[in-house]
Amino acid sequence: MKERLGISNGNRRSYPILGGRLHFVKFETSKITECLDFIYSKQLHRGGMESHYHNSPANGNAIIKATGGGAYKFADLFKEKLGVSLDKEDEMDCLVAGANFLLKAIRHEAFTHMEGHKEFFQIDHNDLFPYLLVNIGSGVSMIKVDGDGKFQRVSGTNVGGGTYWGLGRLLTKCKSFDELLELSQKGDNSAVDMLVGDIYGSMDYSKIGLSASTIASSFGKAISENKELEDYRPEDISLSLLRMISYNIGQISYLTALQFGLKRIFFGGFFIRGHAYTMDSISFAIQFWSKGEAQAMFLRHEGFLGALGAFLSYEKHGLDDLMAHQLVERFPMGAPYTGGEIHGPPLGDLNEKISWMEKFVQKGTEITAPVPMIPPGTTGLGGFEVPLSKGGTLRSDASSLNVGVLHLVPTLEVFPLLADPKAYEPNTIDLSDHSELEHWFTILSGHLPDLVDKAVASEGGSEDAKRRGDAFARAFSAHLARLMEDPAAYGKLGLANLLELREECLREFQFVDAYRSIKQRENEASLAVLPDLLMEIDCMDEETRLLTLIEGVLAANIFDWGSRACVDLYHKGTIIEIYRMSRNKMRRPWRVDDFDVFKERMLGTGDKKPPPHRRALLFVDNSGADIVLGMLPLARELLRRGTEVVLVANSLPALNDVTAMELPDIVAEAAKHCDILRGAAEAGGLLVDAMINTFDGSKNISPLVPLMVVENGCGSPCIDFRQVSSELAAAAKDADLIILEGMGRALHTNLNARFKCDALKLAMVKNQRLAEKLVKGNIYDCVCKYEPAN
Ligand SMILES: CC(C)(COP(=O)(O)O)[C@@H](O)C(=O)NCCC(=O)O
Ligand SMILES: [Mn+2]
Repeated sequence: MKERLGISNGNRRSYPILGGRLHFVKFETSKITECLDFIYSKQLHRGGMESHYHNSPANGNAIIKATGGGAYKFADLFKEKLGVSLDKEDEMDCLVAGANFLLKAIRHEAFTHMEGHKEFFQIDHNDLFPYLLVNIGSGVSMIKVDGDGKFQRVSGTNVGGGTYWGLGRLLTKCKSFDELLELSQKGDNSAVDMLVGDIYGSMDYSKIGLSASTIASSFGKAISENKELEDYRPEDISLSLLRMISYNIGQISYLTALQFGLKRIFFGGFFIRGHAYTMDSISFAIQFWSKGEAQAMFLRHEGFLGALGAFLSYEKHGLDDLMAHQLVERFPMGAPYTGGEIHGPPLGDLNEKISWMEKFVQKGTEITAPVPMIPPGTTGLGGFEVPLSKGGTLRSDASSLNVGVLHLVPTLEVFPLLADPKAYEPNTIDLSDHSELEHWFTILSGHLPDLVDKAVASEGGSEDAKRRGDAFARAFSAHLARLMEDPAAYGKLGLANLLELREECLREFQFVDAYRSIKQRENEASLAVLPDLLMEIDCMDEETRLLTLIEGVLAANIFDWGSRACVDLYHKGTIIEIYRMSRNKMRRPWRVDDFDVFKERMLGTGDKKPPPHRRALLFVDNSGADIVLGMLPLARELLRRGTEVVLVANSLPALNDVTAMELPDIVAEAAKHCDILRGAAEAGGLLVDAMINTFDGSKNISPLVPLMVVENGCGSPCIDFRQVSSELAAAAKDADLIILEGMGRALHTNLNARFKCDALKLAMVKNQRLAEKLVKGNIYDCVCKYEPAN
């Protein structure tokens, strides 16, 4: 089958990249002992607890790449405590290598932050250079980056994070940098700063474009008042300092960018810490001085540039040309939860994770509970207003950036039939619209108890399964709460991400397939009525048959255990009764109805018979009636017409979706009743033993038209065509028709996607709000959208 699909290792590198995971964890320098304990407890210096090195004696020769001052300062400590040598890499080299890697390989790594609003950007990596990298640590480095390994430190300033923290500590007596930052959120800098209005009697100095609230002189008020340090609020001092330093860095960065003709300025380093106000201040300064010509961009992994660069300096790991489609970011619980910060002890196994989840949610409701949303905007139009005080209502780390675990999956590829991969956006529903997020939040929260029941039952209902189910529910609720609080916390958020997060969270608590028995039951019931359906279909003329088949797909898509309304329906009848009811209700025109155009392409008009498609990729959806009575009969029709069919199914379970692993058995069962399916399945290598009994008497079938199955690389009810399995990418090369079926694949994602070949999108809309929003219709309306190749 691989040969037939044209899968080869032709353009692969000579040594394999095996994949792996990148975790991002941060420790303050002062907590180096905790860092060493963490490394030791997880045996990271010996390849990790899961590694086969686990039982091997301490490896005295282990080398850890490191950069920055700490690589020198702590070299002896690492040797003494862990027996490892630190291999020191140049800091600038590492910063640039880290930034280049992030910007090229991680989707939506960069974002702008204006007036409290984050917007993610996809940087075209062919159009990345040159840019200015501003790394704000204790001091500030400004680096002009022209390419990989090509850079020059062109400027810098000694007024940086260290200045803010040093002065702040002296002036406010704060005990930590984060405390100082938090304080600034409750501050009013006009108590300390001299504003234009203070000089011009509350008036703007409009002639030169300065509003009354513009800071004329940072800390300037302190010179004219007879006050001592104790007379100023620490909050106001902290804010004044933060603005002074952020504006100064922003201004110097802009002038440097101007000097070298650079349009893009990326900021990194641990000064920013995802702190909304800091980012707003820097953005404002850039915007103000460039008159809107230049934009400040921030990086989600801002604090890890050096560490990443150091890691990348290991030779021959093959990561240099890694692309965004090979990296998948996951947000497991118990891994760094917020901004790479460890909450709680390092977790060894699932049991520890569950115990931690139990404690975490008990004690940490303030960490995870949704907090009142504050309207966006921290600086105000002029950028010099008092920020909205977030301190009282929002927990201190709420605005921190979340970085997940990066999974490197070298086999993932961009789907080759995407018409414009750069413009492709899988999500139809944008969850940055808060009312939309609230709606889906309510839906997914509402589904949770039922899902937990199914998941626990799928594991035999044992005590262990109940505990895991409980931990899953807590974990998923915590994710939802976090995202309600800050929808951009995990990067750009679409509905597909939420649905996938739920599946990933189930897997994290070792629920392999929550709907296993439901899927089996529905498959069996549907296979039992398949012969009758095929007989009925075979008595029809070509045109009626095609319509009946499409109707059948739409009707059978009602079996969706992810839809509240549908699940309620299933209590009202057997599978077959519901299937019949659904078919009987099929009335054209459907809400979106391109059937006639599709029919013309398939059957032609008058005497003109168009050639059949060469190969069709059928992206199948649910188990039971959906696959057996809907998609398989449609596949059979295509095969009958001489089109090769590839059934594309999930690699991992998601709700009641059929998986690629399950399909061969279903096809084999169906093939017992059908010569066409049998011959095609044999030709496609799906049936190992030829079946002797045939029932439907279809004749003259070319055994050369194969029916195949490939996995799509996903474990979600949706599909993101930027990251599919290499098998699917290979199968797509000869395909000239794709059929996307179901709400997840054809509506939530890909409704607006354009393909290089003919595309048919078929789904029943099983949610009232979605029906209203997408097709101005009602629940159970159907979509049959046909888009011929240009
Ligand atoms: C998860 C789903 C996309 C799966 O639908 P499918 O792709 O199987 O047609 C869908 O069930 C869904 O959007 N459910 C949530 C909406 C609801 O309960 O109304
Ligand atoms: Mn589904």
